[in-house]
Amino acid sequence: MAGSAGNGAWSVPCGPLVAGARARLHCGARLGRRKGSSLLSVAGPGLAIAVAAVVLLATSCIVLFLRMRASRREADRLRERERGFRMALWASNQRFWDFHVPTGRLRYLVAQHDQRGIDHGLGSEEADPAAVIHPDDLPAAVDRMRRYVAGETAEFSSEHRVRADSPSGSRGDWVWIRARGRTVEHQADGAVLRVAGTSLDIDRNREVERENRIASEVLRSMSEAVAVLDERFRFLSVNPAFTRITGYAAAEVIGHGAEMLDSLQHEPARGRGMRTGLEREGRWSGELWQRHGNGEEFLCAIEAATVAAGSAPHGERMYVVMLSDITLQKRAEEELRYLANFDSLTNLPNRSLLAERLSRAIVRARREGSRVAVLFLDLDRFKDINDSLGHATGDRILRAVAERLQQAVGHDQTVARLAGDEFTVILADLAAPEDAERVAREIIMAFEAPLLSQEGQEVSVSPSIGISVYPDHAQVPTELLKRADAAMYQAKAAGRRTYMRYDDSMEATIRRRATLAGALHKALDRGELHVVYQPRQSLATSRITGAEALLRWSSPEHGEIVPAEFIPLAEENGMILEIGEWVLREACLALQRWRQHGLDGLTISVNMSVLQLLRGDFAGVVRRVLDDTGVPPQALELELTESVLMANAAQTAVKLHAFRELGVSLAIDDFGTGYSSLAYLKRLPITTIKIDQTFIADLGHEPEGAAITTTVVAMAHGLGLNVVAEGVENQVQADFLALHHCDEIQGYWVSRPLDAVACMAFIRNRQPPARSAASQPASSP
Ligand SMILES: Nc1nc2c(ncn2[C@@H]2O[C@@H]3COP(=O)(O)O[C@H]4[C@@H](O)[C@H](n5cnc6c(=O)[nH]c(N)nc65)O[C@@H]4COP(=O)(O)O[C@H]3[C@H]2O)c(=O)[nH]1
Repeated sequence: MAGSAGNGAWSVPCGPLVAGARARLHCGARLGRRKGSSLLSVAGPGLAIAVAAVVLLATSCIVLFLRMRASRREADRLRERERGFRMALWASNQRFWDFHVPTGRLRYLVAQHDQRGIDHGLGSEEADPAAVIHPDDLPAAVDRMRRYVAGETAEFSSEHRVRADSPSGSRGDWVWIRARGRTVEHQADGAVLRVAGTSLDIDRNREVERENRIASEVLRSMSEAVAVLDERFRFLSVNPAFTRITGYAAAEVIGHGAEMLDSLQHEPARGRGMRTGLEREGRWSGELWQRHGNGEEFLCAIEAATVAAGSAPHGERMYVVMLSDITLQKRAEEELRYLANFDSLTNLPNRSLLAERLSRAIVRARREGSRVAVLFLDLDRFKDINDSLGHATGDRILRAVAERLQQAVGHDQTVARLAGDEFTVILADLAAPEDAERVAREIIMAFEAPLLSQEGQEVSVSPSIGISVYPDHAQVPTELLKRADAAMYQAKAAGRRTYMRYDDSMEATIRRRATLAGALHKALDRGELHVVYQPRQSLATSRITGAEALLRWSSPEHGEIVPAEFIPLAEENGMILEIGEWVLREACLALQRWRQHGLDGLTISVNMSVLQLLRGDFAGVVRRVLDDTGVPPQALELELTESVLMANAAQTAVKLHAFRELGVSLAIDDFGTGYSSLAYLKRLPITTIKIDQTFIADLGHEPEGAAITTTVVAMAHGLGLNVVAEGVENQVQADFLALHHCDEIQGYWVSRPLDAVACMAFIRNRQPPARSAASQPASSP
């Protein structure tokens, strides 16, 4: 065991050397004596004695001289050897030690210097291993020596800490050494007497080794792939993450060129860009697609740097490349970008991307002096479709609408979905505003063919379109959108399935809508609402069969407001539920009063909004109102617009059956404007069909109106349904309807809507009928 701390003398290696020199000197002396005895044998006794004495003296002097010279030379040689030995020890940074097994003493061989620094050769110093070896390392070191002495190991070898040369030295109190040794002397019984060897200060090495170990541990545990490349971009080494990320084991890549990972997605020049960057700048970073061992491509963020030539083992240039797989991260980023910019239902741009594209189109139009049109589309009655068919079908329809819209305007124009059933089209680089109207017409035509929903059900939707144009109507995207929206509302008010170009008067309309929506909230409490009744007449008997309850709003601030204006507002804000119940109760109370005045056999019809049908328990409300007012259920008819009832027969039928079970009749209002077929109606518990007044208005002018009317009457009768014609305004229409066996008529020709008292008077006046209906004009206009 050894250390660098001790000072002391060492005798083991010099002994044999000194002994050898002495042996040679003795041998020289013996030779001299043999030469002297041959001279004495040839001289006389006196002379001979004198000569002999002289010779002896001379010989002695020579011998002495020779001895001294030999001894001096031997000493020089020894000094030289010792110096060489010391030099060798110094050069190898090793210390020599000698361990005496029986005593457990340790001796060090060290260079000796006096106070003036003069070198006095090698010396030895004895030490107690327990005093020089670090207490933590001592047991292991002792054990290693024990195992060596016992013959369990071929060599003694140990790494441990020993006291440093200088306790106050900057390297601290302890230094790491690596000691190696072998047996140099055995005892008589063959047991090991002495073990000697060298110790090497590895404190610095150990630090470097530790750093290397940490560095390689860091490399091993890194989640990024790290590869070291040689000057020709061939792999020298890779870490485990490299294998994980690229799918290549170290053995598969080492010695191969880095281009084996090059993706087919990039031009070769892109890969070369990294190399050029590295060669020129010493570092490169960027993103590259790489090819995985399994052939799949993955996106990598790459950081590469040149290792300074001095740091490389043989002075050649090397590169360290760090790759992280960012495919998922990129995908997530793209998804986020997609979510931020696109509508996930239709895959169309959303409001934010629309605003961005519109801004860009405006900037370009300003530069080029062209126009940009914004088409704001809203699907007619889509809310009803959605509510009646269910949201899943509604979503499918919206997807189909998106596709058809994009097809109609072409893929080079932006079609966006803003919300619900609101779509927007940007028509960039327009030469004239009329071009926008042409596109709007094409869109409306494109929706003439029904959309096919997934269940194979045909559903028709139509858009109402508002148009605004830059720079004619507004300069900025938000204003353009607002104005196109205003124009769209006007298109709806104008009867739907049409388009309108913005004009300044529309602003006033929008403001009025907002004002009315606010006022409507208070209208019921303030008693501004009232119900009027429009009588219905049988064509066969001319009797008044009943009346339809129609809501009116007389606002002190806004005057008379027609239902077409405020009912949609009430539906939008949900007030229709409260208002509808109030109308129902008013109508039933009116009918009950008429009945109390002897007018029997009458039916009162009340309009029911889709919200009332689908939300809450309207059947329960109806039952309560009937109970409260005493009106028999068969005297009540609920009218639903055709769009409410369309398509999803099963869902709607369940709801409607609840009313039929109460004994209440159900009528389809505005029949012919919607999407249903008569055959489909078979599935619904309907009792009456009301032909829309637009077809009645056509009677006498348009053959289409007559054809539709007669067909509807015939088919409805085939289904056992009662048919009422709405909006009958003249005798021609009444005659036509009578001729074609329509059951009842309603319209100005019979009577305008009247208040409850006037209506009762009207009915009483008309009962019992005196003449045939076809020749009886309306008594009140
Ligand atoms: N040109 C013309 N029009 C005629 C003629 N005869 C009647 N009308 C009008 O036609 C509409 C018939 O009502 P509707 O189809 O149920 O259509 C109604 C109905 O859908 C809705 N509505 C009215 N009151 C209520 C209500 O209490 N609840 C709900 N949910 N909707 C209502 O408002 C719509 C419009 O109602 P009104 O403005 O009262 O308009 C009424 C009526 O005044 C005629 O000979 N010629």
